[in-house]
Amino acid sequence: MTSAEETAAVRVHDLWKSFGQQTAVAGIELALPAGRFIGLVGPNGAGKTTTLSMVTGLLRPDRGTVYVAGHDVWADPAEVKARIGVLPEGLRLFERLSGHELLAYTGRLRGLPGAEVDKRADQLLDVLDLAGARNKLVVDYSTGMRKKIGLAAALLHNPEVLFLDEPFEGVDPVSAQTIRGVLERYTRSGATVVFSSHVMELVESLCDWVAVMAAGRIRAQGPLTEVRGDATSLQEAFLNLVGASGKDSGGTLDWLGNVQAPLLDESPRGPGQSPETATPPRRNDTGRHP
Ligand SMILES: Nc1ncnc2c1ncn2[C@@H]1O[C@H](COP(=O)(O)OP(=O)(O)OP(=O)(O)O)[C@@H](O)[C@H]1O
Repeated sequence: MTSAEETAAVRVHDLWKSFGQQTAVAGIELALPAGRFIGLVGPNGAGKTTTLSMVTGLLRPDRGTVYVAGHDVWADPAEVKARIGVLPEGLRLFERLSGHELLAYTGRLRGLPGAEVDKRADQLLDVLDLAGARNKLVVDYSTGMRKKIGLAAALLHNPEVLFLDEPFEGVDPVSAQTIRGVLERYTRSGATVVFSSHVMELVESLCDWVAVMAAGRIRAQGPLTEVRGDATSLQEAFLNLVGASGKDSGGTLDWLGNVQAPLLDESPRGPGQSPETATPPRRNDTGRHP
């Protein structure tokens, strides 16, 4: 292990993953510093989830190495998993447990003493505004409540590095603020948060370090101010980096909007011919009814 691998919370070298013909991650290099609030941003299909899955030991890379907290994820998975917390995309929870039971179970799996698990679970439920739902079954939780209990489970063992895939998706502004407060407090203590998001304003307001990903490659990484450069916002810098200036759909969607009359099918219909099986309507050039 080199000294660089010791200081970085996450170090990725030449990481590749393909699904059939589709290359999802194309030989990326990442060095994410410890103690930072790090945002992994990129458009749909950029490869963020695939990257986070490989970095957290959930998906085996085709090639490359990943070190987290100084340990090789794929050579030494138990060491790494003891040091990280993960809130993955499409999180599956034990639905028939209550929120408190889920945390108690997770804590015991992590090897924490029962009394400590109870103390931490109660505090997390309280801070995340879930105390009133502590005995409710997880199956009856809302989307935002599921994110919060997933976050509590990921934090329970006080991991060195926390990975969150779209943690604010489906979360209302009040809950988002709560989650934010918990994460800020956590990073202030020296821990590292790595989270993926499409929401640039959020990344800009939360993160001090960002990695921009597009088409399976890292386009930029570094302190937020460096990546933003001369752009007025991270959003603008991001659009410049990924080369997406917004497509002009004016020519192809000329039927959209400016509704005057409904487009009706006036072709003759034989007896018993239902609307579903009728001949498709003929359109004039504008797609509107003449
Ligand atoms: N299990 C899979 N099987 C086949 N293709 C996959 C699979 N997982 C991801 N991909 C493909 O890999 C590419 C990267 O997907 P990924 O989910 O990592 O992107 P993402 O940046 O997380 O996107 P989003 O922000 O939309 O969630 C996409 O083209 C996707 O279709």
